[in-house]
Amino acid sequence: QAGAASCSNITSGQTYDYIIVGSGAGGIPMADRLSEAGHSVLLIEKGPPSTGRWGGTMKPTWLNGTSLTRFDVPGLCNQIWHDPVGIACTDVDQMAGCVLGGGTAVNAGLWWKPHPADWDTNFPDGWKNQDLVSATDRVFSRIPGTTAPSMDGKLYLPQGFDMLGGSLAKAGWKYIVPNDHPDQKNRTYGHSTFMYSGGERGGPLATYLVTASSRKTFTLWTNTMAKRVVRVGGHVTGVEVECNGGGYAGAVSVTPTTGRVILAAGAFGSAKLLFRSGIGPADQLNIVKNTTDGPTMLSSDAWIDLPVGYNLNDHVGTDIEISHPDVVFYDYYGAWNKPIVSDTETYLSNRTGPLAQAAPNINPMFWEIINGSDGILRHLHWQSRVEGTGNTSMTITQYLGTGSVSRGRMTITRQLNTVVSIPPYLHDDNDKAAVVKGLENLQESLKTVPNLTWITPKPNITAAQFVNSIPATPARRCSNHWIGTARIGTDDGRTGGKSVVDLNTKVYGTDNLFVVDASIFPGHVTSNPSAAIVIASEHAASKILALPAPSAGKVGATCGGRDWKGSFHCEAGLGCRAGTNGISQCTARS
Ligand SMILES: Cc1cc2nc3c(=O)[nH]c(=O)nc-3n(C[C@H](O)[C@H](O)[C@H](O)COP(=O)(O)OP(=O)(O)OC[C@H]3O[C@@H](n4cnc5c(N)ncnc54)[C@H](O)[C@@H]3O)c2cc1C
Repeated sequence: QAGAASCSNITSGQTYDYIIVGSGAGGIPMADRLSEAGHSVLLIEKGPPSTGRWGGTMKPTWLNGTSLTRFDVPGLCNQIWHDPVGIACTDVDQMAGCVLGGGTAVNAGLWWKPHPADWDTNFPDGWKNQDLVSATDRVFSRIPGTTAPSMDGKLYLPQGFDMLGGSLAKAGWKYIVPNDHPDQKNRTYGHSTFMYSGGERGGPLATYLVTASSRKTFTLWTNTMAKRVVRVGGHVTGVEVECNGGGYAGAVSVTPTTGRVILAAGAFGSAKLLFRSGIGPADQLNIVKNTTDGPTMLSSDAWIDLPVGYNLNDHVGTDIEISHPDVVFYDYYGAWNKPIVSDTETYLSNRTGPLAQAAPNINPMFWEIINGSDGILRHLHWQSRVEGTGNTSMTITQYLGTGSVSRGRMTITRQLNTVVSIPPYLHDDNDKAAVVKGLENLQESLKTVPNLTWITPKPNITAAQFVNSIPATPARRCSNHWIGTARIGTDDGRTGGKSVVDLNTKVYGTDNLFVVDASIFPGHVTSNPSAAIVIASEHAASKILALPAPSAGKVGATCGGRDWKGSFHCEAGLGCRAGTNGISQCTARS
């Protein structure tokens, strides 16, 4: 691969049919689909390269002399919590990956085919489960995922899985191969499924980005931060960028008339870009106005009032801890600088052993659906890992997903950082009741398991007391599965609705600005969301490619200016206003 170019040579004046901001779960598949369709595509990523294939360099000494980096090795995925400098986003008050690949470069690789209700419960028409079938098939044909990441097909250190899975089976829970039965999420359990391939990270970085990069029409800039989009009324002409570490700062333009910009900078990053581009609630735009952006920000008469940042959601996480003498801890944290040498050797020679598995030995997964007194079915995903207060501990996190109705809000500060100002956790009684009921059901299922000790909660407090005792704050309940800040729907947010983008993922009030990432999800999915985000990106790509290009005289079409010809007049009611590059566009007169 060519790797990534820097943004220092922007002045060439080249334009792109599509500029995509952000190379995560949403951005990479989109870049591939649009370039595959023959368009010129620029993908802008503010972070550095991550995996070795793309020129990444960050690694522990035992990887020196190999092409691998910390991002490639599944057993090093948790290093993000110890050593996030230069990797985690610094403008977000939550953990997020600001490197090539975004969350898909730093995450634990958990990879799930969505339950039908993940789409049917929250998404609008055109985005229901039946509409997503071909996108899902495309994603899983490229990234099938595996329950046995080690290349010898063995599961290493399976004691936690065996003890807990065996206990659930005795209590009547059913074993499934999860991605063979995505619709079976009620009292089922199975092995964790990861997007890993060949004993390495895999995922979008190893598939979609590889095919995109093989095309001459595709360009990737890393270490390049998008500041805001350049727009005239509802028409976007380009993106203002700044090279990290200095260098170029200015605009890069889309193809006049037909070019489009797609924001895929994540639930915080895309919302922030919208704010800085004068799109969002007035209270947030007024904050931006009072920052260093102020002097060059669009004037308030050009602001588009949309509920960006509302509808924030995350899986509410509730951690419990058990211990059992059969469980065996593996020191994945030590694998950075004090690894077990024989394990590094087997990993390096044939991608086998514990280091081919995600830290900290994440297994098993189990699921239950709780029927609320409000008639809503709420999905619980339980995620087990072998770590805790002792060497035989397992910590199990319960996520409340599909069906949850609590929402929060993200906002921006005067330092242009984004924050969770209203945490989205457990504002609703039935959301809380589902969390409590799920815990009670698990306690019941495990109550006769010999030698199993409950560490948290202790046996002398009720599930409800326990759930209430944990603050509903990101510090205690966060799952790093942030979504929802630019919701998709037919209810246009400019006129009192909740939605920021329409069914084609186009921002209301614009004719060529799109958002395609976790931000558009109206509500949560059952399990870890990255596969669902990739599927949504595939689906959005089909919708965007099917949109007609703006035709002569319509909003967005080139008009007047240098290229004035008869066919460059605007339709009645539209004005011809200056854009960048000396080319003007037809825009609404308002
Ligand atoms: C530590 C951690 C572990 C996780 N584990 C899992 C898991 O095991 N399985 C799973 O399914 N999900 C997991 N997730 C969640 C999952 O990774 C995210 O939900 C997903 O990556 C979000 O996709 P996205 O496209 O919305 O944003 P991201 O993947 O975050 O991508 C956004 C990209 O945009 C870039 N960007 C932001 N602002 C700008 C800007 N102004 N200019 C240029 N570039 C910009 C960022 O650097 C980033 O690369 C985890 C998340 C974290 C943080």
